[in-house]
Amino acid sequence: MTDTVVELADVTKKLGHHEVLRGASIAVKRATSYAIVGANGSGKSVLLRHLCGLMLPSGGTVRFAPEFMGGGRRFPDRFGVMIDGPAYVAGFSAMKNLTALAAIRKRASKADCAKMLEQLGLDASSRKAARTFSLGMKQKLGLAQAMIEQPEVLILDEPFNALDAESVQMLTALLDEFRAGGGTVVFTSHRGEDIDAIADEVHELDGGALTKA
Ligand SMILES: Nc1ncnc2c1ncn2[C@@H]1O[C@H](COP(=O)(O)OP(=O)(O)OP(=O)(O)O)[C@@H](O)[C@H]1O
Repeated sequence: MTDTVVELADVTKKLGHHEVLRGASIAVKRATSYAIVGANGSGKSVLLRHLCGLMLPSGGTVRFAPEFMGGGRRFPDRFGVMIDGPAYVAGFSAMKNLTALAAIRKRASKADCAKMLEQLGLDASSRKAARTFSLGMKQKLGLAQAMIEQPEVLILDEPFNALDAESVQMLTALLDEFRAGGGTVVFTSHRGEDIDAIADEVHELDGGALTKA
């Protein structure tokens, strides 16, 4: 698995009576960006959950490169994840949300948190509660949470959602820089221009299986 970060082989996933994934295979390589496309409800978020260990397959295999596992881990280390929109503490400010998260593993300082927020266009000194944020601001907070610990792999569900044109450019540049530095990105999008801007490979999910476009 030398340059492979995570590999799904013939994965099936049954949720209720519905077989959402049916023979899905993909080898995600280092320093590469992947767009996962497909119709609403085709299973993109479910696929992303398998790619970061948040869901286990009903059949087939999911293998992570050994350096991300070990130490009795159930989830791979060094993955930054945002799936199904941002999740945050509604009563906390952006800074308090990010510092509370960073305090768990102590991989990022307060200064890192402030820098990350400013980089994404959020005011680190604002005391405004996240519940009052616009959709775009909430999205930026979710992205900051995914990126704050300097992960090696980013798993992002619709990262460009709710972002204005300037913010789309900012995120595109950020993700390009991340990949140029050896990072791996797997993201979903319904917007052709975002896919063209950052995807090295496009994989389409249809009928529960992936086809490289
Ligand atoms: N926890 C769950 N339990 C039961 N069914 C689920 C669960 N999670 C997802 N599903 C079902 O799996 C299917 C795929 O959902 P998923 O959210 O992965 O689609 P998607 O491709 O990301 O859609 P969209 O483009 O609308 O975001 C849907 O039919 C959904 O109802």
